[in-house]
Amino acid sequence: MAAAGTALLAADRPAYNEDVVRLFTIATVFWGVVGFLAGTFIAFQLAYPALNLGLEWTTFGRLRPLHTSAVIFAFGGNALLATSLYVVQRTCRAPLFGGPLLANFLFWGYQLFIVLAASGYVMGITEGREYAEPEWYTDLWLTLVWVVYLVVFFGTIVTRKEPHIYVANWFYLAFIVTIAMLHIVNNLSVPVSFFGTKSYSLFAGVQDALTQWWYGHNAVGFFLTAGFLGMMYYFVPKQAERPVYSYRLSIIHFWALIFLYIWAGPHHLHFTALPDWAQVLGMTFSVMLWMPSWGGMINGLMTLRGAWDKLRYDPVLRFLVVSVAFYGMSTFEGPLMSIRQVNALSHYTDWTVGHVHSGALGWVAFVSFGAVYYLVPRLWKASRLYSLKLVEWHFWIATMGIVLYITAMWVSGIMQGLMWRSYDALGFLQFSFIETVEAMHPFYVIRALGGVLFTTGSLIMVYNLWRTARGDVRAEEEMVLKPAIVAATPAE
Ligand code: HEM
Ligand code: HEM
Ligand SMILES: [Cu+2]
Repeated sequence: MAAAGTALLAADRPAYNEDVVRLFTIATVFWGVVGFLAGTFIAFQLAYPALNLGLEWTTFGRLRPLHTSAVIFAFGGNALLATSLYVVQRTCRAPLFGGPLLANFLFWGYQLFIVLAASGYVMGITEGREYAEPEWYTDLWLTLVWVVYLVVFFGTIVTRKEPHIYVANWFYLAFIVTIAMLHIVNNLSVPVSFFGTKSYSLFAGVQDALTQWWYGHNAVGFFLTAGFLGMMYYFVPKQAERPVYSYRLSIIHFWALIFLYIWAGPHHLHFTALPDWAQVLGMTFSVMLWMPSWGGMINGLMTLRGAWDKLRYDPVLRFLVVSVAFYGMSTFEGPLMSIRQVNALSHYTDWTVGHVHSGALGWVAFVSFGAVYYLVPRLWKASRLYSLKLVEWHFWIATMGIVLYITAMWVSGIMQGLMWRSYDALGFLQFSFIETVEAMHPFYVIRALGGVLFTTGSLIMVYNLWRTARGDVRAEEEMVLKPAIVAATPAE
């Protein structure tokens, strides 16, 4: 059946635009390495403050947003663009709407946005809104680029040859539309002058705080979650060669996720000037969010039923499956941390940073690595990846890096929280702030080493992908001869 189906499809396959997908894939890998290097560097800065180098451009305060934007928008964003544009063409059996012109504008426009944002941070140009630091002129440019993205993506869906809209496209579309809305509202601001870079937010006080965390939380929900779930729904079934476990579940958890996420932002503002009822609302929706999140995890993991044996010899599938497991873990931890009594301990501590990176490294980065390993041999028409052994090395080194990172942050975060709230017999605070900072030092060193491992893994990936694109194949009999691997080499 598979052979006949493939032959039929090949006969009337439209001229897909793979050039732009190739460009976005290269950008994903490039910015990934930049972002991981920046993360590792700022991790060392926290352990060894001398690394601030005494220069304003290299202080932690300027390099931190460089890291977060590089990994979220440059690495994650390019990964979402690459995969969404690949997936929408295949599942709609239609070439990209707007042709190569719009697609190329999208690519270069997005890279320009990244460069404008990053260069601004280093020079100290910032709105100071977390995950939305770029100033007004960069925001306007991104708005234009994003509208083009929506036109290209939605236009392709409208002109599809396939009657059904595959569920991955629903997730990608929710990501594109919601990010547009969040970006515009959160960045409403008044520039101080036409030719200056400075602007002031349209909101003030607690309204501004709520707007920022409505944005920040839903950037997690729609950028780092919905978009990557779209990725999961295409690449996990493809690599496992199994249909999605439950299509019905995918639709139900899609709508539940979309509806619930948007209300949960106030969990970032527990114990602040935000009214109590709003905090409790945020907490309640966060706890409910556990269910649709796990709906997605279960659907991803159960797609492997009957194919679990493939995990033994397919390291690419292992990246994808472990990413889904991390997704499950961080979406269990999140609702837990959103409970006010738990948040009273975790808020402002490294526990939050650990939570962030179990989602960011374990879920976002791993599912992207899986997708990139799937895409590169197909996009560069190689018979297979250069080396599965190297994928295996990447997998284990990166996994060790994540484990070091998040366990160090759990210990450090909970210790920090407990030290802040311990009183002596006379009712005085037992520790000064600087004592808590000193106590965190060993864990900062461990976290930085975790970063070194994670980055090393990504460099192994770069080498492997580069050799793959050149068409090289490493002799690895043991792994190549396994039937499932042969079947997983590109047929299209
Ligand atoms: C080599 C890997 C990485 C290392 C060593 C690293 C390190 C760091 C460090 C040291 C911070 C600052 C923490 C603080 O202020 O106390 C940070 C923040 C952050 N990183 Fe990473 N990072 C890495 C990868 C990533 C990736 C892949 C993502 C996202 C896809 C990511 C997303 C973030 C976010 C969102 C924050 C802000 C967290 C918060 O405000 O709570 N990081 N990272
Ligand atoms: C059901 C899902 C989730 C819930 C309910 C949730 C909840 C939370 C809570 C309560 C905090 C701490 C807020 C604070 O004390 O300041 C937090 C922080 C954070 N979470 Fe999650 N989380 C979820 C999933 C995820 C996932 C999957 C990711 C990443 C891919 C993620 C990324 C982040 C980031 C970046 C922050 C730090 C924001 C900041 O302070 O800069 N979360 N989350
Ligand atoms: Cu949140």
